[in-house]
Parts: sequence; structure tokens; C-alpha cells
Amino acid sequence: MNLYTTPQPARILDGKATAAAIKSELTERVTALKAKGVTPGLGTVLVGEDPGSKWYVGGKHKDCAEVGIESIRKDLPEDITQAELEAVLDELNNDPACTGYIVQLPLPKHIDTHAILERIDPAKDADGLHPTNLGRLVLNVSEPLDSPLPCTPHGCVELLLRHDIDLKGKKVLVVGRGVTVGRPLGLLLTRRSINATVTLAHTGTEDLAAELAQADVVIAAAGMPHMVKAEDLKPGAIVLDVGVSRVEDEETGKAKVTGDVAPDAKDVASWISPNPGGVGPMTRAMLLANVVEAAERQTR
Ligand SMILES: Nc1nc2c(c(=O)[nH]1)N[C@@H](CN(C=O)c1ccc(C(=O)N[C@@H](CCC(=O)O)C(=O)O)cc1)CN2
Repeated sequence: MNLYTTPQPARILDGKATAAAIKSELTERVTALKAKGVTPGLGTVLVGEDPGSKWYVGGKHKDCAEVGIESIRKDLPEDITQAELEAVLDELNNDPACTGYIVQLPLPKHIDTHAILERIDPAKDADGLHPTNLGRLVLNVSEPLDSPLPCTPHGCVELLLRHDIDLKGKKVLVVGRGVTVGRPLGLLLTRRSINATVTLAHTGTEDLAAELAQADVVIAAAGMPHMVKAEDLKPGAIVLDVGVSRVEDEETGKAKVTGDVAPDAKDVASWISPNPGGVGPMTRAMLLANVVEAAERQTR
């Protein structure tokens, strides 16, 4: 045991099991919707051949089948033009079978991602990334859930709440200011219903170690392998690992997914999310929740 270790190893924030419980609740809500004549349908838009993106989209369709949501798949070539891609979005905007859809990110460099996200009908924005829905998050008019929340931030909060972790008054350090995770997560955590005190660290942060040392909760979403190490953490900190980097496995030479949190962090933390098996499955579950909620709004 070194100076930083806590007496017991960290407890696991089990994203896989939590996501399975959420999916089972959603299955019941889908059954109730179908009884009212509404079948939720998720559309996915995938551009290009990136193996990671293909895997994520495949997972989304598998999840839909599990809970009874229909799915519509638009797989498009890497060299698609902005206008052609916008035409596909217009098709989904006008398709009554599609209650919500996502555009898998990142998009190729020649595509204007902001313009694409703005083209999504905000009522069908299953990722909660349309400026109207992000604006609703800023204005706090989406509480409790009148508009979709971005899936990964929502998944992080839900993972903590479902392990009975109260964030009220806690100092939460979010590392990373990206639009899909860091920024919306900061907004979500500062809602009155959660009431955390949030610091958003980024590449311009001068002394990340000092911020980490003070944080009760660390949510690492920077995409930098093993940047959060045991010696940086306050003993007993709660640690969520959102990072996804593909690196070469030194033993096998094959690509493997590595998170932002070093393995030894588990010796210091009180709770830790595994990666894989933590925030990733929660991201998937929250997407399904957004689709079901969009369909439920149609019935109100
Ligand atoms: N339109 C979007 N694009 C992207 C999002 C998003 O929320 N919306 N997030 C990520 C990718 N993503 C979903 O799309 C995603 C990432 C990771 C997982 C996941 O379950 N990961 C597994 C491990 C997977 C592996 O081994 O590669 C885990 O953590 O257990 C699901 C979804 C970027 N793009």
C-alpha cells in the first residue's frame, strides 16, 4: 500500500449492469407505446468506413432490437457531399416511421458538422446535440425531460445516481470541453436537482494536477490515454472514465481501446467506472431512452 491507496479497492460503477436494468425498463415503456399504436423508430446515419463508428452504429441497432424499437439504417459513402447528406437528413425528418435519429460522429473533414447537426429536426434529435436542444439545456427548460439530453453526459449522471451517489455540494472536475461530453456535462451537473460544483478542465488548464487533487469526483473525457493517475487523485475520489483511444496492445500488436484513467487509480478511488463496461453502455442506453421519450411526447 502506498501513500495514496485507500484501505479497500474501489467499488465498481457497473455500466453494463445498469444499462441492462434501464433497457429492461425501456422495454416495458415500448410495449406500452405499441399498445397505444406508436412504434418508436431510431434512424442512424453513418458516413464512411471507420471501423469504430461502424461498430457503434451496429450496437445501436442491436440495442433497438432488444427493447423493441424499430431501426432505420443509412450507411453512406465517405465522399458524400454536404448537399447529398443534408438530403438524407431531410428524408429522415419527413419519415413518420423515424421518431428519432442520430448522425454518427465524427464526420469526414469535408463535411460541415455544425450545419449537419442544425439540419436535424430538433424533435427527432436522439443525441440531444441540435443547438435548440443544447440551448434548452443551457436555459434549463429541459428539466425534467421535455427535450433530449446528450447521451454520454446523461449516462454519466445516471450511472452515479443509480449507484446512490449524491453529487450535491461535491466538487466535480470534468476533464475535456468537447461538445458531446464535457460542456453539456458541466451544465447538467450544475442543475439544481444535482447541485454539484463543477470545474471544467481543458488543454489550457495550467495545473491539472492541482485540480485533480481537490476533486471529489473526476470525470475524464479528454481522449488522452491514462492521463489521470493514482497519484493525482484525492484518496476516496469517485472516478468516471469516458475516454476512448485506440492504441496498439504491446503484447498482441492489435488495436485496443484505452481510457483516460490509469489502472492504478482503482487503488485510490472509492468508486470507479471500468472502461470498457462503464460509461459506454450507459451512452447506448441513454440513446434508447431519448428515442422512447420522443415517441412518448408524440402521445401527449
Ligand atoms: N452521434 C454520436 N456520435 C458519437 C457519440 C454519440 O453519443 N453520438 N459517442 C461516441 C461513440 N459512441 C456512440 O456513438 C459510443 C462509444 C462507446 C460505446 C461503448 O459501449 N463502448 C464500450 C467499449 C467499446 C469498444 O471496445 O470499442 C464500453 O465502454 O464498454 C458506445 C457508444 C462518439 N461518436
